[in-house]
Amino acid sequence: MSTRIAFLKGHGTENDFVIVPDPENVIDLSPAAVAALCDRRAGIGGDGLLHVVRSAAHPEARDMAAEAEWFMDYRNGDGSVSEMCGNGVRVFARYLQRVGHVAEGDIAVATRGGVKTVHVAKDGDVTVGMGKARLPEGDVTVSVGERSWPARNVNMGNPHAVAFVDDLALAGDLYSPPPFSPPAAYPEGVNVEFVVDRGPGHVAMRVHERGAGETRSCGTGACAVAVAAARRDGADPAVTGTHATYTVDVPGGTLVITERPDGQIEMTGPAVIVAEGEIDAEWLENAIR
Ligand SMILES: N[C@@H](CCC[C@H](N)C(=O)O)C(=O)O
Repeated sequence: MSTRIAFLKGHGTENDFVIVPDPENVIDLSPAAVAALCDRRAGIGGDGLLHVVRSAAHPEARDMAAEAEWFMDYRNGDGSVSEMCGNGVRVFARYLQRVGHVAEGDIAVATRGGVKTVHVAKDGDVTVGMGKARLPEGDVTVSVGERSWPARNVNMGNPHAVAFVDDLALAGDLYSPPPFSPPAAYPEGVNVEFVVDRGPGHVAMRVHERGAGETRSCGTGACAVAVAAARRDGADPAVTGTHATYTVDVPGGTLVITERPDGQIEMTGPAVIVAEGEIDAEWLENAIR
């Protein structure tokens, strides 16, 4: 009988992830293996993969081990690496709490974007402290077909271009990454959010995620949208001295984002584990040949 690799499947506002627990970092998760696992027809299926590793066992996280026992080694569905995943880190914390690796309450999770604190209870929504946004200077444009829009460059650990549009349908089918300019704005590629207003402090978005395509949600994207909307609305907390809260509707649900006057951002939303099982290691080996 061939070796089995444990996995779980989870999602946050329908941004879905294959979860691979590997505390001692012994599983060879090459980009091809990640892409095979995330394949929705021939594999398990997911927008991305959460590789669950002890920080002390991962070269990229050893420095954070004193602060955070667990490292979210995040991979996009195409196998590429990303610095951060806002929905992923909430699902990651849900997993740790569910299997008893951590108690309910505030959990520190190491990510490539630094240590994040996630508040997780037995049931209900999960809140993550996302840290501060960076707003690189310079004009950015994104396009779909013949149409272009100015976009706000917002970095949430990973890169985002946020474009306010009149209608979310204008983003088209989003089968391919929306072109952007200037190329130097995003040397590593970008996640692109298209946003419409729904009311005061309330917006809706669609997203094309780098390394995954159009997804039903993006947590870092929703934070980038809230930050861009607050600047556009004259509600920058650093200027007003008060919190700015935005409800962000995504195709897969709703996220609530609050930015404080000190720039710290919190995101709240659901995080659900839906299944667990075993991967046939022989299938995986064949799939990546
Ligand atoms: N879905 C994520 C973001 C995942 C990474 C992104 N595709 C990138 O390449 O930066 C989220 O919830 O933040």
